[in-house]
Amino acid sequence: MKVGIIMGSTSDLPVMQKAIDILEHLGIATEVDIVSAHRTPEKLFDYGQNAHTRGINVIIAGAGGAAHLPGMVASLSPLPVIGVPVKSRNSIDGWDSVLSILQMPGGVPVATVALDGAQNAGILAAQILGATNTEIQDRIMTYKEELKQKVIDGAKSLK
Ligand SMILES: Nc1c(C(=O)O)ncn1[C@@H]1O[C@H](COP(=O)(O)O)[C@@H](O)[C@H]1O
Repeated sequence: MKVGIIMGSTSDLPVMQKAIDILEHLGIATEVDIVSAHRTPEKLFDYGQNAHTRGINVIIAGAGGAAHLPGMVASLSPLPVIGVPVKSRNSIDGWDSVLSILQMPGGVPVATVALDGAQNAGILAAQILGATNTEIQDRIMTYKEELKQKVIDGAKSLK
């Protein structure tokens, strides 16, 4: 089982690294690449049409500004696509990225996470894989326990 992580530019990597890190923490293999609907359209078509034939089960696509990448990949691929709106340098407070990923036309869904929400995109991808894999599901339960423990420990430190 593998998660494909793509982004429109290397400048998105500091944000998208959070998806890579959490999936590594959960023991899930990733394949990371730079693909741009605008700048490398042929590569986008190849990626969208073939990712599922290479053992990829879920795609996480991050992009900023006029973020067409997640939607275009979703239009070409039978795999679930999770979109990460990236607040890139020239963005209009990130709203441009959010709306261009969120507001997909009917029939072509992209599961959109929060602005720069790459960590949640990684967790959601793991949960999709976990729906049919109890080993991955167990790791997600452990992760949730870790989250709970951090809150409990934080509250104890106030006393
Ligand atoms: N939104 C897209 C797409 C696309 O959607 O195909 N390709 C690049 N980009 C975005 O342009 C921003 C600026 O890119 P540069 O930093 O390379 O100028 C990045 O956030 C990238 O995701």
